[in-house]
Amino acid sequence: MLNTLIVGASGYAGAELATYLNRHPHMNITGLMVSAQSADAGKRLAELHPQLKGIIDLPVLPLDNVAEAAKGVDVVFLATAHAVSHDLAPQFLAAGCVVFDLSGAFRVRDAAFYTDFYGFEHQHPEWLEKAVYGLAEWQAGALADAQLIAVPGCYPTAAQLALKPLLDNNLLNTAQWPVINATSGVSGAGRKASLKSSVCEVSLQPYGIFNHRHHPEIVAHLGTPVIFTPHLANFPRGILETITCRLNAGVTAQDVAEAFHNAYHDKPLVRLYKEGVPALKDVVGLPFCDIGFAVQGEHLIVVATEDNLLKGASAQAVQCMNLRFGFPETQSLL
Ligand SMILES: NC(=O)C1=CN([C@@H]2O[C@H](COP(=O)(O)OP(=O)(O)OC[C@H]3O[C@@H](n4cnc5c(N)ncnc54)[C@H](OP(=O)(O)O)[C@@H]3O)[C@@H](O)[C@H]2O)C=CC1
Ligand SMILES: CC(=O)N[C@@H](CCC(=O)OP(=O)(O)O)C(=O)O
Repeated sequence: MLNTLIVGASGYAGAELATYLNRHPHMNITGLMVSAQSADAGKRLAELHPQLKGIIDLPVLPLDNVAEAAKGVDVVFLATAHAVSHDLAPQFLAAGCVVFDLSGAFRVRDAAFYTDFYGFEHQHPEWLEKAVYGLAEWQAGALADAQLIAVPGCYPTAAQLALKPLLDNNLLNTAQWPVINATSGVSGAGRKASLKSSVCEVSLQPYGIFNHRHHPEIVAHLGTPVIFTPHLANFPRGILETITCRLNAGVTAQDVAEAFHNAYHDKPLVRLYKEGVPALKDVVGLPFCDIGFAVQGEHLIVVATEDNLLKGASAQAVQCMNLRFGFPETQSLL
């Protein structure tokens, strides 16, 4: 059994992590942590997330001493804001824990990226260098001996799963940058109440045009320029990305299907559509990324869907943990 701590356990991603890890046969949850000043400290997780009543009977505790909290702990999941993870991860790593960070604090090996897009100066270049980017389907080898795993962003997960097989097989004419139009439900903004993410206030609107922090994350890891436009919609959870690309001359729908098949036929958490494209409702609450496509001449449209809190966050973190420790890839996820 591995002793595990979830930090940020009362948040949306943290509660999903708790659900998965609570039913994992090799994991023992030793603590559910919130900030030292949290108004929720001492409350039972099931009080905050009533769907967990009768399933998890643990309180959330204030994290006031990291060294103390890390004692006897093998694995830490950080479901905390970027700046919080940036400060906490090195402390848990120094205590010998394996850390899965769901934030963006260690995703891109470029310190300037953090000043430009996250509003803080990165203080831990050595960990930025060592962190393994946990796009699980593509990183099984590197995950095996990683101590710090940077779990990809929600939008970048779907975008990269959709585009990587096409780019790796040289099917795209990259002179026309892939155009990623992505729509997310409001849980993407976290649990803290805010007018900006209230379902009554939100209708459907693009945001972060040309400057969302997930744009450079996608470009850094795909190695090709893209246009990325996120949209916020008034449903609770899920992300749908419609990605428009240009194929190289002579590339057929069959070539596209083969590239996806070869990449994912043995990857249980990516589901490919042989016909048609996926809808959000078929993936919400599940740990999959679903991918479908259509071709007309040299034009390709790929549609990728996922639950932002699951394959876009907690499920991918647990999938990475399973790969890291040699457990079945979908253990506790399906
Ligand atoms: N929501 C999503 O769709 C996705 C989220 N992520 C990332 O996952 C992380 C968590 O996101 P999400 O669950 O939405 O966020 P929430 O806002 O829902 O939850 C944040 C959690 O962190 C706790 N917290 C805040 N400050 C501290 C601190 N200093 N020490 C310990 N705990 C603290 C909060 O509790 P309290 O304030 O009471 O202390 C709460 O439990 C973020 O980095 C986010 O970017 C990644 C992919 C998708
Ligand atoms: C709808 C919404 O607000 N989504 C968030 C992204 C989700 C998230 O938490 O970002 P990471 O994946 O980088 O951790 C945003 O646009 O900032």
